[in-house]
Amino acid sequence: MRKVELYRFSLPMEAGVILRNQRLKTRDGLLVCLTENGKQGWGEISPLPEFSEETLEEAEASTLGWLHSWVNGEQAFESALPSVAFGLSCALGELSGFLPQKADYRKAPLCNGDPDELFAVLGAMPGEKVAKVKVGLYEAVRDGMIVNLLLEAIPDLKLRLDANRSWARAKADGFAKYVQPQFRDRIQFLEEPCKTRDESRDFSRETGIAIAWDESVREADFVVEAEPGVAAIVIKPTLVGSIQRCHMLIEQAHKAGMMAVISSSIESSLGLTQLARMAAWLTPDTIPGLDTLSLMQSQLVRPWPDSELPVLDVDALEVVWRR
Ligand SMILES: O=C(O)CCC(=O)c1ccccc1C(=O)O
Ligand SMILES: [Mg+2]
Repeated sequence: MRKVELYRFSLPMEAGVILRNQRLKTRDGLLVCLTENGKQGWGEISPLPEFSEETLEEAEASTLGWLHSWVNGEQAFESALPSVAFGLSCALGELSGFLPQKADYRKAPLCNGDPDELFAVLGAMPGEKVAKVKVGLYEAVRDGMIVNLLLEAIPDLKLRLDANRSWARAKADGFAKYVQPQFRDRIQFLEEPCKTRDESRDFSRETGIAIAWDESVREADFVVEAEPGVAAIVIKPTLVGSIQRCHMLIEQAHKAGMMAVISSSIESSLGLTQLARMAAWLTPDTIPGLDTLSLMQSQLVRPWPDSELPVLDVDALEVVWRR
């Protein structure tokens, strides 16, 4: 006997979380719970505004279609919508046990501009020290200075930088010029420095700074291949698709000698803990990019260890469909 429950959630965000062109006031999405043979599997489906191609309404319609088939015991197809494919694969992964319990709760702390905040966090970080700094939001000179400051102050620190395709080549070169040459190999990678892949490749070739693909991974013509200067691919499962699809990309990256970094699309604590489990399983040697819980004012159903945010219980959620 199969049972399904579909819930809708809306979690308040911290003030001032901006995604590309809009302020994100609440993080909205769906939780699905599948039951079979006394076992349960949960999944989160939360398309990210400005990043996902699908809307929440479209995701809900696709999810309902899938749930109808599944609960009637029919062969369940994989949704073409990445957020739906991801959430449903998590629920199935918990039901069948293919998504292991063991999680990697390490996260590369995110720095949005104030290096002082980062010092405290990094001081307390055990083991490998890796942080992620968003660049390209202010002047390239300032970005370069922050990178120098952090790498100089913390000798065992490595940095991941993310420019989100914001620089023209000249601006990117401006940034590189300010980073002291002896620090460049402690930049693990710089995500998508330039507007096009070719410009980013040229940037890496000329500056010796390693780069990573993030936005590119989601483009139709993307193939994982070893290239000089490309150190990593970033995988955001809510934007990429099912666990199986993510697994395939990660294997291709590892075969090509690249890192694969499982990263957040600002999922709730429920989705984030599942990403931490995927990371422990599929990328055990790489710290995942999951430092986004503190952008929210509340957790959802399952807590992240050591987070002090209140946890919203499933009973408080609106039921969309139950069978
Ligand atoms: O990758 C991380 O460490 C955190 C996640 C992150 O930066 C992010 C989260 C949501 C949307 C876009 C991005 C991004 O990589 O720019
Ligand atoms: Mg990025």
